[in-house]
Amino acid sequence: MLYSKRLTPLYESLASYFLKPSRGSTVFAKTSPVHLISLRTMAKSKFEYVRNFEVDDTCLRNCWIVVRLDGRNFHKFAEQHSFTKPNDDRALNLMTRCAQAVMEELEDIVIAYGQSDEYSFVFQKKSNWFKRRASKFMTHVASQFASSYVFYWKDYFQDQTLLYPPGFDGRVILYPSNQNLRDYLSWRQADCHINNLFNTVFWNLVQKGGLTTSQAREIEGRHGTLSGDKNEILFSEFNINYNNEPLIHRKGTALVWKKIDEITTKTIKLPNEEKEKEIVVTRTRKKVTPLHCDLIGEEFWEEHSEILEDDS
Ligand SMILES: Nc1nc2c(ncn2[C@@H]2O[C@H](COP(=O)(O)OP(=O)(O)OP(=O)(O)O)[C@@H](O)[C@H]2O)c(=O)[nH]1
Ligand SMILES: [Mg+2]
Ligand SMILES: [Mg+2]
Repeated sequence: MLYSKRLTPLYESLASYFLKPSRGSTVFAKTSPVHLISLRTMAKSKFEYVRNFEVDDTCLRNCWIVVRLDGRNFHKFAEQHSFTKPNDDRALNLMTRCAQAVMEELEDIVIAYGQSDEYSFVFQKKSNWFKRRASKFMTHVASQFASSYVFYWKDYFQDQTLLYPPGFDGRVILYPSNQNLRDYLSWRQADCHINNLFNTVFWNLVQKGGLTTSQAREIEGRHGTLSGDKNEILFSEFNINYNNEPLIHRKGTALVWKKIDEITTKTIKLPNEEKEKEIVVTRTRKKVTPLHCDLIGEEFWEEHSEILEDDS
C-alpha cells in the first residue's frame, strides 16, 4: 500500500497488466512492494535500451528536401488495368489528384513534379516538420499518396475496377543549392521527354504502322537516342509534329501554390438598418494548381520566383 500510492500512471497500468489474474491463476495477485519495485526497474532499465537502436535520420539543415515516389511494378499494373498506350490521361490525372492531396495535407511542400508513375515533392529548405526526420517525410508522403490513389480511383476510372492495392516506393534526396534543385527537376523533366518521345514513336509504329512490338523496337534501336530521327519518323510516317503533342505528355505536371480570389456572398445586418443585406466578399487563398510547362529554362523560375526566394 505504502508503495502503490507512489506509483506513476505508467507503472500503475503496467502493474494492473502484470498483476491481473491470468486463466484462473493468481500468481501475481498479491501486490507486494518487491514486485512493484522490480516492475518499475524492468520497465525503466531492462527494456528501455531498445530505444537506442533507433538511428538519427535528421535531414541536413539548409537543404531542400525532395521525396520521390514511384509506382511499384507499374508495368504490370498498367497492363492489368488496361491503361491506354503510350499515355493514359486517367492515370496521369489520378496521380496528380493524389499529389494535390499530399500538398494540401502535409506541411511545407513548395512544388511537386510528376510524370509516368512517379511524383517528386520539394519541401522548403527551412522546414522543421517532424524535426526534419527523413523517415517521417518519406512515410507520410508515401502513405498519403497511396491511400489517395485508392480513394480517388473511381473518380478517374469509372469503367475499370481496381483489381489489387497498388504500392509506391519512396526516397529522400537532399539538395544544398537552388541550382542543384533546378537541375534535379530538369533531370526528371528530361526523362519525361525522352521516354515520351520513344513511346510515341514506338506505339505509332505498332498501332498505326501495323508493326509487331519487336519490329518497332528494332527500328527504334536503329535510330538510337537521337531526338531528331524520332521526330522525323513521326513526321514522315504518321504526319505527326511532336511539338503539337499534348503538353501534359511532353512536359509532365508541376504543382505550385497559386493565389486565387474567392468570391462569396455574405448576409449582414448593419446596426442602423432594419433589413439584412447581402454583400460580396473577396477572400484570397492559396490553391494547388497544375501546370504543364517547361521547368528547364529561366521563364518558369522568373514567373514563380517565390519558390526559390529564400536561399539563405
Ligand atoms: N500504358 C501505360 N503505361 C504506363 C503509363 N504510365 C506508366 N506506365 C507504366 O509504368 C511503367 C513505369 O516505369 P518504371 O517505374 O520504370 O517501372 P515499374 O514497372 O513501375 O517498376 P518499378 O518502378 O521498378 O517497381 C512504365 O514503363 C509503363 O509500363 C501510362 O500512362 N500508360
Ligand atoms: Mg515504377
Ligand atoms: Mg517510374
